[in-house]
Amino acid sequence: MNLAPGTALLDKVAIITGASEGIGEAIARTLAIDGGACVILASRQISKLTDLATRLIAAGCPEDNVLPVQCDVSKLEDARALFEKVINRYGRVDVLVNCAGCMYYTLMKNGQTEEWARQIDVNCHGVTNMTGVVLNHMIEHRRGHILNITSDAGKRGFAGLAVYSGSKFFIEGFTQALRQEVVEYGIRVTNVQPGDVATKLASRSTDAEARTKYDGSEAGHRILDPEDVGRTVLFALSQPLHVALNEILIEPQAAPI
Ligand SMILES: NC(=O)C1=CN([C@@H]2O[C@H](COP(=O)(O)OP(=O)(O)OC[C@H]3O[C@@H](n4cnc5c(N)ncnc54)[C@H](OP(=O)(O)O)[C@@H]3O)[C@@H](O)[C@H]2O)C=CC1
Ligand SMILES: CC(=O)[C@H](N)C(=O)O
Repeated sequence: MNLAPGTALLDKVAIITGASEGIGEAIARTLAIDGGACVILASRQISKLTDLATRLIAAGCPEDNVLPVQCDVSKLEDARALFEKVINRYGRVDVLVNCAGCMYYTLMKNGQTEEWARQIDVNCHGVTNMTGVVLNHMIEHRRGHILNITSDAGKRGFAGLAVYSGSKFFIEGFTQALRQEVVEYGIRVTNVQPGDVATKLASRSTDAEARTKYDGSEAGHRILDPEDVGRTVLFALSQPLHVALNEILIEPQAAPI
């Protein structure tokens, strides 16, 4: 591809959930700075989103191209309110990146039911809520790209991550079906499936037994940086309209599944 830096997504309006840190923050930065997109930064912690917006503007992103919005993706009313804000400000949505997610290492025998439920709420309901609120708009305009950050745990179940793996398998099945439903409207649906990425995701686990036994992300090999996923997302979103990158498995070279 022969695109000048900063123009691949010029004039595109992209919602990025989970943008307050980690992979979502890197995606937002890449789409805004390297892609030239208008980015809507969505997550629960509005102070982190406004801080990121300030940093993006300092890095050269036009002020009008960034909008931080507080949104808990597991709540349908929040997803609806986010969509309304974006339509009021920009009049359209071209791209939805579903990145918000949570993961807890836990052994099923330890019965951490609250963490099971939270993973399903955010990883599954979050994706259906957000997809649901943008879909009819994309259908009406016969354009759009929905990109989900799933995981290599959506391709094989990982011990210590039974509910998390199940939640990512859910997104994979959901996506395969959705893609068939929207093909006639010119809408593309991509799943980016990362292996271990250097973020705080795993550190939120409270089941020490499970993490000690199964978290291999600190095994000594080099894992991915969030920016590696950011570049991959920009690549997928920058393809010509007749090209669909439906799945991208991106893993540390040292740790294939
Ligand atoms: N790190 C890794 O190794 C891998 C991560 N992934 C996936 O990437 C995605 C991002 O993970 P990562 O960046 O590592 O994790 P982080 O914990 O660093 O970031 C998680 C992000 O999700 C947001 N979030 C959590 N719950 C909600 C919610 N209810 N509503 C809206 N936003 C929410 C958080 O923002 P806030 O707290 O402000 O709401 C934060 O921005 C997840 O879907 C994860 O499954 C996939 C493969 C590998
Ligand atoms: C299976 C994994 O641990 C992966 N790094 C993820 O966080 O999804």
